[in-house]
Amino acid sequence: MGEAAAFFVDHLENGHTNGFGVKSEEDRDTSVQIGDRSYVIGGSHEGNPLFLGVKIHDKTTNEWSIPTVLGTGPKPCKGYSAVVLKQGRILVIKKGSASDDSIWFLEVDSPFVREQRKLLGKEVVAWSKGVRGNAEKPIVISGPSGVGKGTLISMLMKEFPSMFGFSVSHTTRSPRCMEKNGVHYHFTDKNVMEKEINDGKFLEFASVHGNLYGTSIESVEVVTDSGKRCILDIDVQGARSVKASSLDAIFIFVCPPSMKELEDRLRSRGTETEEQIQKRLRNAEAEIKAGKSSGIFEHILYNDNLEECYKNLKNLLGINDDAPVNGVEVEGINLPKEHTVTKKEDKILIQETGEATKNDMIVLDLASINGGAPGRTRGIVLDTVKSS
Ligand SMILES: Nc1nc2c(ncn2[C@@H]2O[C@H](COP(=O)(O)OP(=O)(O)O)[C@@H](O)[C@H]2O)c(=O)[nH]1
Ligand SMILES: Nc1ncnc2c1ncn2[C@@H]1O[C@H](COP(=O)(O)OP(=O)(O)O)[C@@H](O)[C@H]1O
Repeated sequence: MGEAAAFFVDHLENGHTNGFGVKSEEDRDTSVQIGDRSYVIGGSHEGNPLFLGVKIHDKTTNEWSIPTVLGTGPKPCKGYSAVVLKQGRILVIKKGSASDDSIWFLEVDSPFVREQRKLLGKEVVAWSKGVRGNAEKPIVISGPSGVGKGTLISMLMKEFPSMFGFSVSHTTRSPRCMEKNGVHYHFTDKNVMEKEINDGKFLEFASVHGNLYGTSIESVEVVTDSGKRCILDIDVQGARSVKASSLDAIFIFVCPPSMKELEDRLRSRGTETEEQIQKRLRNAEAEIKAGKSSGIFEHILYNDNLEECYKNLKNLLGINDDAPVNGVEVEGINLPKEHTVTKKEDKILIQETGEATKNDMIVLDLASINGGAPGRTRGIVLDTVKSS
């Protein structure tokens, strides 16, 4: 809880002229203006009652358009407050929603949106849910086939089950005998995956050892929403794409002690045919070279002795023996159903209105946020400032 603070607040008017949009409960749409465009947030998306709609009105042409919406957006509710932030983002606060579902960001001109607009050749906006609590970065782990990535990730998830969650990739390769669909991978057909890639559902994808692999935006969102730190096991091409995105991850490359040891591990795993082993070994040389020299990876781990390598992994993730095995709980704060919203630098001040007003103010601090679409916006700080 914070102290009563002396905020010097710019009281901004309701309406559409200054980037603020606060409307009554009966009027479910909220509109914000950025440059020549109005973004109307409300109703449902293309008739789907489960998905909040976004429409764009261009003042210069007087035309309406419905953009392609990336990421999983909020479900419709009874009204929204919206505030324009820097970097082409709109903060959307859902009225009367649970505290873990009330803070959202609609990215309309962020670097990710601009890149996707170019890539998909159409108008694009992207949702990113605001997640409270410590903003631990997602972890990208790459390395040649057989080096021990999966083994190290399993050890981490077993020791800290509530702290880490695995981003389940999509792949067109066939399942190995112990692999479960939806747990190790989402096993999928090439044409289905290609269509989903074209629909903008993937954060990254790459052709690896002759098959298509990719991380869907949803697979990262699911882990982040559960309050866990997301681990991605992806190849160097995928790591390069993630590095260029706004996911803001930590990048680790795992090296084998020698090519001979790598070959032995691949063979003793016994999951590939001889032809597949040869292909993986050929690709390994190039991957190791790229892993060491591309500048993508901040950390190179040598997996010689497994226990030692695991210890080094925990060290670089800042996990010591005192780390809470089950993560840190974030105190719940419910946002008032009826409220006004004011912006003061990085702080958003949410003041309850209506008969039951207690004059307490909720301060939403955006100073420490990171991440963003694709995926979640992490590190939101909410504090209640008591009226004196
Ligand atoms: N780019 C990308 N690579 C992935 C993804 N999922 C897995 N990979 C990589 O694909 C490669 C082959 O994975 P897999 O077939 O499970 O074989 P393994 O590495 O020998 O266990 C590995 O380098 C993985 O890191 C993904 O979603 N995207
Ligand atoms: N440090 C290590 N020493 C010996 N064997 C290892 C070591 N790390 C992993 N392995 C074994 O090597 C094989 C490949 O490991 P795996 O985790 O499947 O690799 P990857 O996910 O990188 O393809 C597995 O059989 C695993 O038990």
